[in-house]
Amino acid sequence: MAPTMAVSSADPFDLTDFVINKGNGVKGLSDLGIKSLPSQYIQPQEALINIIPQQSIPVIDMSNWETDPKVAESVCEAAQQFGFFQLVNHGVPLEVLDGVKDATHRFFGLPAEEKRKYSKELSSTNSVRFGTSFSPDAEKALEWKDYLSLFYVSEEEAFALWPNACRDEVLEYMKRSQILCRKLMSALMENLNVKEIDETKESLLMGSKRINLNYYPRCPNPNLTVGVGRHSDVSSLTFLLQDEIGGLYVRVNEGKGEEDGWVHVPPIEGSLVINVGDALQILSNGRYRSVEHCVIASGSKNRISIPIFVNPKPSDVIGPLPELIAAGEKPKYKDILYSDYVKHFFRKAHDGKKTVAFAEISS
Ligand SMILES: CC(C)(COP(=O)(O)OP(=O)(O)OC[C@H]1O[C@@H](n2cnc3c(N)ncnc32)[C@H](O)[C@@H]1OP(=O)(O)O)[C@@H](O)C(=O)NCCC(=O)NCCSC(=O)/C=C/c1ccc(O)cc1
Ligand SMILES: O=C(O)CCC(=O)C(=O)O
Ligand SMILES: [Fe+2]
Repeated sequence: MAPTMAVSSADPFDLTDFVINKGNGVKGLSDLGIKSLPSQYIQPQEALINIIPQQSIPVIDMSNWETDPKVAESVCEAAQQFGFFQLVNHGVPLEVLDGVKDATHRFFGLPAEEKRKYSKELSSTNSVRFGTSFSPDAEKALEWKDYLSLFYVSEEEAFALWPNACRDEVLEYMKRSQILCRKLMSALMENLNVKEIDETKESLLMGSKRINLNYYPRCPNPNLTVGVGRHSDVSSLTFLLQDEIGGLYVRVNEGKGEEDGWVHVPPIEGSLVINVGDALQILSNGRYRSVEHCVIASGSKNRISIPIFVNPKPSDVIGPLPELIAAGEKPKYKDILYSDYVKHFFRKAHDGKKTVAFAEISS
């Protein structure tokens, strides 16, 4: 059978079996050289986006973080206005970023049978999961993405369970981004008049971490599908490393009276994209905004991205911080168990910002 014929409607090729069960992923489909998008990936019209070319999200240079308070102010401003910004001169060395990107290519370059060992069905642990799309059982149309998701429990566990092909570089990247994470969280809290990150707040803001290695192979018709559908992250903050291909779009101007649409986040070598997630929106009682974003795959190149999701601990109860309520703010969100929130997110297809309704106090 010629590879280009593999997914024509006339033949018995079982796409779900090939992509999901056999662990070939969309990378396997793309590697077959298919010339048109299989119908399972065709997204409904409303999933496709209106792109605004002139606007962008802020780019913040952190060189003078220690000496110039305006840098921290720009971070807080961006987290309030856009929920998204890019950082340059953030202190995480370029070699570390390049190392984790190389490691990501190495992992996805493994044979399907190797990667499949980390699938939901075969993985010996819930902390390591290789998969494709987002939530294939719940989705009407699949997403053009494969991923490896690693929940960080401890260095020992990572040594024992994470794939050799990427483990060391991923751990190094997580370790080296920690100082940056602390700096940003302290500034964001100070701006809310939360003076100290004590043990409880440390847990709520950064008590657990998950890192995803995302692979978006070249797509035969990128305009009919999505790499990742529109969603907001459930994290407190996300630190996203993207390669030079591009394709991440962020929603701007929602409800602001200006043209509602999506702007591209252009790759900048050595930069990190930071975004506010739902947990920080809830903790800050809506002052910091988790904003919808999505990914369009490339028609000519394979793209990777590597988000670190910095989260509350699964066992934490999240709700508006007591300092904000004590200062007279009316709570917009109820207290909820973070793991319930995350489960709710993973059980449905991507659906924009609807996850947050799970925590809203209805007025
Ligand atoms: C509550 C969790 C998520 C589930 O634990 P569990 O109850 O032991 O159950 P499972 O591990 O079997 O997973 C429950 C469901 O979530 C799904 N899931 C479990 N991790 C995953 C997984 N990384 N990927 C995609 N399905 C998953 C999983 O497939 C399963 O679906 P289902 O069997 O249909 O109910 C637990 O892992 C937990 O508390 N984790 C710590 C907190 C945590 O990971 N927070 C997530 C921050 S991650 C984040 O912001 C992600 C954003 C994101 C944005 C866009 C994306 O495309 C992908 C990710
Ligand atoms: O690939 C990207 O640029 C973004 C991915 C993303 O939004 C996610 O994994 O949550
Ligand atoms: Fe995201």
